[in-house]
Amino acid sequence: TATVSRRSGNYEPSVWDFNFIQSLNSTYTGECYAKQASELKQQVDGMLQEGAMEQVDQLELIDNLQNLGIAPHFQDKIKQILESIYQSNYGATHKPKQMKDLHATALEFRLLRQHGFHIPQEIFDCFKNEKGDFKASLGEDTKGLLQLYEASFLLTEGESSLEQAREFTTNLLQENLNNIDDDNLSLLVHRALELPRHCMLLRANVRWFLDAYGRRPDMNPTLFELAKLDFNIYQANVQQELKHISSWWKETGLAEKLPFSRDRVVESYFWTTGIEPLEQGHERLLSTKIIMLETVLDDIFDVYATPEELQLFYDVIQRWDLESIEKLPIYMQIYFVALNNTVNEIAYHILKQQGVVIIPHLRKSWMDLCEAYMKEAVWYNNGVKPSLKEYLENAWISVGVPTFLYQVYFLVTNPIEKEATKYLDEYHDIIRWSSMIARLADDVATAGDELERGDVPKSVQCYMNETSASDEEAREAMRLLIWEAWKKLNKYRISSSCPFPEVFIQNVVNLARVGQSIYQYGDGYGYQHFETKNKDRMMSMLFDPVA
Ligand SMILES: CC1(C)[C@@H]2CC[C@@]1(C)[C@@H](OP(=O)([O-])OP(=O)([O-])[O-])C2
Ligand SMILES: [Mg+2]
Ligand SMILES: [Mg+2]
Ligand SMILES: [Mg+2]
Repeated sequence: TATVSRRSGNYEPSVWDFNFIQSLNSTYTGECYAKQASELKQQVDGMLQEGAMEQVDQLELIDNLQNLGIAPHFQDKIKQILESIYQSNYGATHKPKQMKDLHATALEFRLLRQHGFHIPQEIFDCFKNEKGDFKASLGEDTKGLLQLYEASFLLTEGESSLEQAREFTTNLLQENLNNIDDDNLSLLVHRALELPRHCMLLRANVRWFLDAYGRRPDMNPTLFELAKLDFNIYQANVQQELKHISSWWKETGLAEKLPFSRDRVVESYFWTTGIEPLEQGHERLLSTKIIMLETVLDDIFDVYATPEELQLFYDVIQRWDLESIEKLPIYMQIYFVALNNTVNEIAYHILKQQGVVIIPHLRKSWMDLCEAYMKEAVWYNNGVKPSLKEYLENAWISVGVPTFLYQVYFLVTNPIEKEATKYLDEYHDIIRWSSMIARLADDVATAGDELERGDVPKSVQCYMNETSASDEEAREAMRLLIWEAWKKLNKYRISSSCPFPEVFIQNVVNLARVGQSIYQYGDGYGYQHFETKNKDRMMSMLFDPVA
């Protein structure tokens, strides 16, 4: 047969191979550390009890617990405290309190909204002058400006005052960036301007916050000890999970049989580090398998398969026809059986746990993904340049996040609510906007390499084709679209009209944060060798214990 010309993604073998992962070990799996941690938790629990604390001190403590990654241990207390603050400041019997301190007001606004309380943007009006602009004098209060900046990213559509706050604080913080005398504050401002707290994946930043917290003069030693210990115990657990995933991956033989695809165990696992609750390790393993199978499928469609092979493959998958796979090339046969195995494994896990059969749902989520992948492949093979609108309508699905979140719903929701599956099947807006954020972040980071090797025009290129924008201007335009998508996503955080349980909503919002985090420093997924910042963060998050 004539040799078929195939593209290549030039993906290098992983820097963290099977032997490296299997060799990981941490002393923090020991019982003594768990015991030490529970003693420290008791003490921190006591700190949350004290009614004597000023509201702002309670909020600061909650903010620190969250940033240090240990808030999940105190979930109920935190909810109680926020509930009582909400009631006393916004409830039916609230006493109108003219709180003048910007830092405290913005911190309260952000934490309450983040936990689903709808706090009106008007609480910031007292910081504006008669013309309705934020007072210039706020420029001296960098600490307050930073909090207002962070709070402004919880805005929803139409909240122009928060939009105004975001522009006001971004400009002032950028201007003052190099003359903030407090080193810790300066570090926090630099970090926040890179990616606001609301949009970053907490787990990927705990290590950074730990180091920053340890340098603070007002650092609480008990909190710091617990946070460091908890981080190391979390890391020890992560390493066990990585070993399981790495063994499964080796056993599938997909990296060996389909060597053109990305072999990225650690990065795929990173996509699932936003999955909560933390204890659901088995669900995180199953979720990582979904990401790894999506990656191989993406490379089959984007890089390796010929149009003829794709047509055969697409037909088999749309019918999920295991009887007719012989007509596929062997690499597709191997992939499809591996995919079917994982679909059945996930379905079996839910059947055992809840007595519900979800195989048709899971298959549908993969069929939808192949539909979106096929559309891009047809565009590419026919030299079609879609409009930005046409491209994005398909690309929020082809980024693989709806297929992923669809299955995460079943993995984290118990009991599964029957009527919710209807909203899942339609990919409810909350899934759409989270996926859109991941897609836009992915394109800004990966489109350059993809276009070089040959791929469908991505959002950046579609925008350039439609306007006279430069590459950089197009990327900036995509970043603005990300903020627009966040406004839509934020709305569901504080509205009761969302038909999903809180635990799933939290996972959906976290996935958008994963998307922004993994692509924060370029393509943190495909090209490990060049994106050292990403690699360093993975190492400090997953492999290097904190002293
Ligand atoms: C898990 C994923 C989000 C999905 C499969 C691998 C990804 C990291 C991403 O990879 P990419 O090749 O950039 O996707 P696309 O641009 O071809 O859609 C798409
Ligand atoms: Mg791709
Ligand atoms: Mg693709
Ligand atoms: Mg991409």
